[in-house]
Amino acid sequence: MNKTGVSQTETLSVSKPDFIPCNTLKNGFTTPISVERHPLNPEEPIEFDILVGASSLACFGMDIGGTLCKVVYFEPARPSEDEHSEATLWKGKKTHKKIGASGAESFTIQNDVYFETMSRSGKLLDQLRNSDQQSTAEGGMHGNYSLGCINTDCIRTSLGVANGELPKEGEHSISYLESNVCKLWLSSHAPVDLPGRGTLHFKCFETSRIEEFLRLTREHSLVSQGRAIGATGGGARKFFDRFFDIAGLCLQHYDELKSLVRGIDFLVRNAQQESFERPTGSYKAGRIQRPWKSPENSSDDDDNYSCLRGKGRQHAANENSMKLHSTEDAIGKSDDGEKLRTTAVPENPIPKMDGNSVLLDGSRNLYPYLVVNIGSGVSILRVDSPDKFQRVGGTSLGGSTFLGLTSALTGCNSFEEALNLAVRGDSTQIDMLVGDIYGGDYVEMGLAATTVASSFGKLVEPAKRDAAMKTPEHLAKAILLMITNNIGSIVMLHARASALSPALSPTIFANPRGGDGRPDCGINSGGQIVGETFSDGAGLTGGSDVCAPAAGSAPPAPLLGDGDGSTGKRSYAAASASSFSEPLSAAKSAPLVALGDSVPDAKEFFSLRV
Ligand SMILES: Nc1ncnc2c1ncn2[C@@H]1O[C@H](COP(=O)(O)OP(=O)(O)O)[C@@H](O)[C@H]1O
Ligand SMILES: CC(C)(COP(=O)(O)O)[C@@H](O)C(=O)NCCC(=O)O
Repeated sequence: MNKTGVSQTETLSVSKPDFIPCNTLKNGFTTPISVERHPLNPEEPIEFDILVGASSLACFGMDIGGTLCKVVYFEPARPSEDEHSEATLWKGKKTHKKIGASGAESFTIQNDVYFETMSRSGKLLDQLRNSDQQSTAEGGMHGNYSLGCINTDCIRTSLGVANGELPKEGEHSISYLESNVCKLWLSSHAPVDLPGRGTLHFKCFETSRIEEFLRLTREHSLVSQGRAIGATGGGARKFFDRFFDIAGLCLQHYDELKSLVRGIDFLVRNAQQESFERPTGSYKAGRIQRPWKSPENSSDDDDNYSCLRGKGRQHAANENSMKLHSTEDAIGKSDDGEKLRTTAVPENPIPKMDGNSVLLDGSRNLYPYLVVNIGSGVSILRVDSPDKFQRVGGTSLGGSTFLGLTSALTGCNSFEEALNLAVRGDSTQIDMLVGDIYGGDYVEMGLAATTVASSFGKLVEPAKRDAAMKTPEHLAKAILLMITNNIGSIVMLHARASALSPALSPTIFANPRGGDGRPDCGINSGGQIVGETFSDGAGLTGGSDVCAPAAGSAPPAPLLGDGDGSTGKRSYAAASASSFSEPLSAAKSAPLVALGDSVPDAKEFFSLRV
């Protein structure tokens, strides 16, 4: 028997569904949060309508990657007392209603999608304990699926803030929840409040703890059993059986790279303020942020944009930002005490700029472009249209290479620690530079003395190796530089192969929002875009995503980022076949060295998911 008094065998006495490797459920049912294609229009605000029709329980999606498991859930606004008595139905017609001892209501919807609405008046854990799980099993299975829902009250309670009445002490394991669920989350974005709609939450934990997550999920009924949860990433396939065996949950698998491309497309079309561009010229010139604009929609405020070039653009950008009503989002506190971001619909998508940001003209054609998704490993995709892309390459030297190598060499215990080490490091103590070999620039080949000739090359000397082992910060910095250089080089080659561009400026672009911990917009989890990842974030998609325009798209592609690629600050990198005209050799080394030379940038570069 579990803590709810329902026998586990009883609740799991349903047949395990088959893995469904497609975007449509067996019965043709699709999750309600879906993205309509909209014409590219920079004036169009974020399409909040995607959330219309969400159930009265939170919608729940996951990206189960090789390293991090990103979780996004949407908690609809609480219904008023009136609404509360009439359970919110999402789709279909109520054909059966059952009210359990707890007041939890269960419905079977005409289209056979089982639905359940929990009372939200408090006494949450009582409800969980008494909820009619047998009914859940009956309604939720037998070949039917419903959108995965998570009881966010429970999560919130577990986070230490009860909404409504606290459960009676000792009755249920609030302390257990606090000490376990809380600890599970590795990090978290501030929730995003969509006024009148609800709140989006972004969490993540280490994929290696997936079984722990599943046990907690089951023990505390965080997600109703028998539900299908939209999930992407390799883990959605690998752990398909474990989800069912441990937690009684069905995963509806969505391809991660398809989801990623879809998410980027969503951002570009619906959240221009989430598209960024790296300026040509020195990486030290500061971050450049410009909402991407399609050519057909660029005329109206081109002047507006062009006046933002050169001196005074910052002023103009700030002036523009004054026109927004709450575009610089109101930051408040959510019930669970986390910083809450209220996302208002801007009158004008131009965001307020921070000190280093400038706004560029954005009359560009987006396609084709490259996406470089830096997760555990790195995938490079060529995107030709919203519906057409191919994986053109990748590299095994990715985000987890940085983390794994740094941990092994320095003994650090977390990603944050690794980055903090790198911030303080000097990679020239570790790397062999062109200058170490040539005594200066290798002018004929366009190689500057400061270009890394051989990563970790100095450690061939035993004395230097011994010294290096005592300076973990130098090691961390050299690892970061090596990996980002490598990614940049490979990206440039792919961009060149795809773009046939004579000159290329791979530009690593990270965390355009400046690490303020605000979440990304356009989270794409379980193939369903629910708002702001994965990074990471929903995006929850990959850690850092790199975009570069491919063939024939002369101008830089937008950088699509959330600050998190789902962590407090998901970061994105961009390699753009822009208007650079440097010799290839220079183009090759400059931006790569630049990334590593600018530790904050490098840090942001790898600041991924929640
Ligand atoms: N808090 C964190 N813990 C671990 N890795 C993190 C964290 N924040 C960012 N990262 C970086 O993100 C990478 C994982 O990126 P992600 O896109 O989630 O990959 P995957 O989907 O394969 O798990 C890690 O290898 C690491 O470099
Ligand atoms: C296998 C993956 C698609 C998984 O994605 P991830 O979880 O790393 O985001 C990715 O790690 C990858 O593309 N690795 C590089 C494989 C290669 O050498 O091309």
